[in-house]
Amino acid sequence: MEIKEHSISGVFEFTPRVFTDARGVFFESFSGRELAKIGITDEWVQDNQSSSARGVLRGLHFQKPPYAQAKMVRVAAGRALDIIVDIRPESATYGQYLSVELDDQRCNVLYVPIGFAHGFVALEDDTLFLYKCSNYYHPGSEGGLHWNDPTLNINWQVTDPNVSDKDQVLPFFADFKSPF
Ligand SMILES: Cc1cn([C@H]2C[C@H](O)[C@@H](COP(=O)(O)OP(=O)(O)O[C@H]3O[C@@H](C)C(=O)[C@@H](O)[C@H]3O)O2)c(=O)[nH]c1=O
Repeated sequence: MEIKEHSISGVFEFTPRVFTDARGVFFESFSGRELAKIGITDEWVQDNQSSSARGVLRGLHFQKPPYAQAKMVRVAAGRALDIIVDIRPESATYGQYLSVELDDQRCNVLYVPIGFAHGFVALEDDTLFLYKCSNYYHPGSEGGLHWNDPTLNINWQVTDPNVSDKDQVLPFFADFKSPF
């Protein structure tokens, strides 16, 4: 498993060794041992799965403390552009975003620590997005940022994405007070 630390502190990308043989493909999609080697010891309590058509954009979401979630995100089928925004007020990269393409060929996994808003856009039809969360869903603690925020200025690489009504009314960064 290859482990890469990204330019925003605490963010890691894992690329597993993918074994292909006459039957198909095998890889380890999660290894607590590999995470522990770099000091990641979150307890993963919930797995989520969504399927999206090309151009569907979900985000930017987070849960507020004490229900905040770290996430391990990956794509099991298709391709997605994953976006995370650093909303840790004490961070040197507060307000900056990182984009990472996730796909079903490299099978790469992004570790998103607590203190980030998270979203993605599906780059192919039937993109199957899987993620582990370190805390349970708590609807009353949901927070978010507008995907098309002028300050964040995110390059989503897709024109006219398909965004839910709920996500279209998320707040803008200029009016945002981080709960972290
Ligand atoms: C997130 C979530 C939603 N739901 C329900 C609520 C709602 O009726 C339905 C769809 O929810 P949403 O529209 O919020 O789904 P979605 O927009 O896919 O939300 C997800 O977006 C990505 C970017 C994330 O990072 C996730 O943490 C999560 O916020 O599923 C759960 O039951 N459990 C959950 O953990």
